[in-house]
Amino acid sequence: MSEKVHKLIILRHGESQWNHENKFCGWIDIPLSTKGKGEAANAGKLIHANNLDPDIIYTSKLTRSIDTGLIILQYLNKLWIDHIKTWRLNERHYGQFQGCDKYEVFKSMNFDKEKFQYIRRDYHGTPPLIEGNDPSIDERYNDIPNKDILPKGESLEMVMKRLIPFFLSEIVHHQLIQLDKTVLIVTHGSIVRSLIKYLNKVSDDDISKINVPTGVPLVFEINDLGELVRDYYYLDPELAKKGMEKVKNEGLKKESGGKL
Ligand SMILES: O=C(O)[C@@H](CO)OP(=O)(O)O
Repeated sequence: MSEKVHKLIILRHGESQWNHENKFCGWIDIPLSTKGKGEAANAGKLIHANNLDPDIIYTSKLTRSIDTGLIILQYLNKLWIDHIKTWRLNERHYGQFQGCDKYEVFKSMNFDKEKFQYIRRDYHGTPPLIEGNDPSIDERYNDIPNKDILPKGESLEMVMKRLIPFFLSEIVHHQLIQLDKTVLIVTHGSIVRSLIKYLNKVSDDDISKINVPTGVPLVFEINDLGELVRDYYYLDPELAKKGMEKVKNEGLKKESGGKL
């Protein structure tokens, strides 16, 4: 008997205004840029062209992920499907770097590329934590009784601790396997990296080389045991490759990005 294959479609939101301006974003709620909205529509087109048909959508609590999801659903004519928003799919909290220009941070590290990329991409790299009041924690998190569980700055390792148990029980075992739903997750770069690391068993060292483009859906095919049955794939590999290169080099040059 052939094994059942469950499809999980996942993508990083379209370009945000601060991706465009080259600033660390994290949990700050920055909207999509004009280009980002176009990328979201293109993601809808790719999902449709590949005959993928999501039954439920998960996004983070941040507008850039929610908006990307809604643009995709609008394209698919499926705005009516269930939509779950959770902080567990939020971007990595960038601590005191949130709102800072990436090049200025690089400069403050005396242009030490290794140090800068360590914070951005190493599994253990942690930004300086926020001390005291965190302006990125607002009323959208009021439903969380114990605010102490919310981060003040995270490494990828910390992101995986708050993400993977939720991902496995709620998304993989409940939605994909038990209910046999096709799930669409619209989220952020560090969350996509975490899921690639977990499902593809990428080592702590190798994950630093993986960058995620904005707005290009990738697909995980998963069996009833929650394991990958084939390597994950981007729906537009060429576009993904270009996007990865761009993300990898962010902050290393002074960009001319600015208001749209
Ligand atoms: O600013 C951020 O929150 C992230 C993603 O946009 O940046 P980086 O890719 O440098 O980790």
